[in-house]
Amino acid sequence: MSLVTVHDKTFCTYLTEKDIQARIVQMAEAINKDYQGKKPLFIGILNGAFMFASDLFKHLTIEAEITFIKLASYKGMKSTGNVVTSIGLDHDLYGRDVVIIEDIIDTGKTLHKFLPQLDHQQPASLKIAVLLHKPEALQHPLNIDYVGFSIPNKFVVGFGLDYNGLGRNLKEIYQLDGNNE
Ligand SMILES: O=P(O)(O)OC[C@H]1O[C@H](OP(=O)(O)OP(=O)(O)O)[C@H](O)[C@@H]1O
Ligand SMILES: Nc1nc2[nH]cnc2c(=O)[nH]1
Repeated sequence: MSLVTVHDKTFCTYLTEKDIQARIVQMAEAINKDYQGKKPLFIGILNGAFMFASDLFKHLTIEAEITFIKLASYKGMKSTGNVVTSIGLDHDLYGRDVVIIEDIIDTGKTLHKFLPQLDHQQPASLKIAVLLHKPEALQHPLNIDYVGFSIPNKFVVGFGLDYNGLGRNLKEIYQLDGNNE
């Protein structure tokens, strides 16, 4: 197990690069199977999902499009509850098969606030693919179709996820060390 320091906090390895990549391949295989013969539109939620979206997309063998939107609500380790959209959607979703790509679902507030906006455009289907899910933290019921890892309710960094802007470039996922919460 290795430790990293990001700003004032110490984090320890939770998921290795190998674990993450192997799981992403399995998720892509499930999506390839479910969307055979369709041309889904993937919507990555920036910033955190950029790395997961990129790796997942590389393993898709179906015809697929991808776009990104930018939503944010976290300051430090806490959700502000205020989901701000700073880059909006540039595609018409009417009649499309849509798959949201998220790095993490924690309280569920971000998607709870955003999904009705997508539903309003009447996509043919709307599914969610998320790398990390914290079931104990969820405050809003969400149907999550593809989950990489269900994880404990501890703050994580790495593989796209930041602590106050830093740590996104780490190849592994690290969990807040119990001693400095
Ligand atoms: O389920 P929730 O409690 O709403 O948390 C999940 C959201 O938190 C993170 O975004 P953040 O607001 O940190 O922005 P970022 O992706 O730019 O880091 C993450 O990328 C999700 O979008
Ligand atoms: N970096 C990071 N961002 C989050 N957004 C929601 N939960 C988390 C988390 O555990 N880590």
